[in-house]
Amino acid sequence: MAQIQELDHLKIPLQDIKLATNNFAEDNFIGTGGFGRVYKGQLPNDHSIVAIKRLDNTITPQGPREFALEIIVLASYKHTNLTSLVGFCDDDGEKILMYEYVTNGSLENHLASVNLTWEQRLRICLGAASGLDYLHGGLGTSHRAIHGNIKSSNILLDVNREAKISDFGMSNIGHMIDSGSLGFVDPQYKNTGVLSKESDVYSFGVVLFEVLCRRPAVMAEYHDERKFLRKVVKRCYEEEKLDEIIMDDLREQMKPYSLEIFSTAAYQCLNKDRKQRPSMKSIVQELRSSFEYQIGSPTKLWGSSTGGSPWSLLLDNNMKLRKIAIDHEDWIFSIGFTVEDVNGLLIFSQHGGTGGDNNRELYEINFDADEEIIGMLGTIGVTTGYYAGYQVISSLCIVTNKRRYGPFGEETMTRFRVPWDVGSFAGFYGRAGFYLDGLGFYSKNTI
Ligand SMILES: Nc1ncnc2c1ncn2[C@@H]1O[C@H](COP(=O)(O)OP(=O)(O)OP(=O)(O)O)[C@@H](O)[C@H]1O
Repeated sequence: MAQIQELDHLKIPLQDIKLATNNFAEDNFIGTGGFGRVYKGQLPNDHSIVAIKRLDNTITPQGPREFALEIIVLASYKHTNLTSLVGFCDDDGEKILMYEYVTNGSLENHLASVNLTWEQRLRICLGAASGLDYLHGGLGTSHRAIHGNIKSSNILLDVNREAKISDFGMSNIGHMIDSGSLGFVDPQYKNTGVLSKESDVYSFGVVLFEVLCRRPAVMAEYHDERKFLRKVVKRCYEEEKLDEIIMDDLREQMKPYSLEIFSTAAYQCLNKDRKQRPSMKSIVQELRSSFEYQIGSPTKLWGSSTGGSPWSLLLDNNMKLRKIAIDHEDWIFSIGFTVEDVNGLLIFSQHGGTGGDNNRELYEINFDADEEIIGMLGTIGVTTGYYAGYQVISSLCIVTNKRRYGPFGEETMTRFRVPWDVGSFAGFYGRAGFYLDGLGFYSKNTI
């Protein structure tokens, strides 16, 4: 009961809600969803603008205690990319939820906009993915939540076009009747009736393709394959004809790796087998790579532009590269980075594999606090042995303002060299699988 009393600060008297909405006046009505009508309101005490969701009693049959317990859970989720619950009301047979008002409408309304650039689209997707990743595990194992109804109308955009996921936790409050979710629903849910985190991942994959293809998941006006985006996408992706469904002007803005990373991640979400779908954590990483590649200023890619999968590490001014670990023998197998973020947290990422070799050597470069990368030299080679015939980075040498590290690996005749001015190195990108297939660098000079 103590927990329920802790909720007192969130309780809003019905009288205040009526004042805020002018007694649920049509002028303040925003729209109807699967749980009831939503109104815009201004609270009488602090004049803040809120969204007021007046739940339909027939689909929210919970008693006051159950309802209050759900509110405790909903109120505990706090993240920049979730719409915060700011209050609730359970008076006179009314059940009402009150959220921060998100000014810019839903992503669904912006999908077709020609003004929404690829970079902005990526930023929105990355934000929404971070919000969903948080719901899936951000509060620890005891607080894992499934959204259960991910779709573009449940991703709201604030004044800065920052994504805010709304309607989370509603599947615990009542049974939703919602035809608007058609086109996003996990096929495994239709078969089993069981929702899981992977169901959210599937639905999020559909949203990613909506953003990429600038069209909604379902277009009722079509009576063929085009009606359902997921069907068109499946065919075009498998036939490598994504250009058919990406508008030319958006396509022209995209850097090739940004599109490749984005579409690969989105397609993996749509896997029929739940176990094969990526976690939201890995989608966040992939979207970040896609975004970084889009906004960064990549130099030429050295090595293979087709082997392995693309990866990226773009350092902003608040991040410091602490360590590089290079695993090599005749060529470079993998490269690992330890980056310190603004809070002093160390983040590790590694790209590449073992090349199937057990005689490899690991070299770690630990940078001093005032040490900066100012250049890089390397060579490109072709693998031999069991995994023969692949073009890879065969040797690498890293130059800082203090010293030169390497060469690591075996130097060949095909050389590359990237010099920077002090302070202009901004990160790495590349391709990796069994080996470090390709390597490129970001420079601050041209950002
Ligand atoms: N916090 C909010 N701020 C601003 N507008 C909101 C907010 N929450 C919901 N809305 C708007 O209110 C309308 C109804 O939203 P609601 O979430 O109830 O339904 P929905 O997203 O269309 O469907 P579902 O109930 O299946 O999620 C939509 O136009 C939505 O954009």
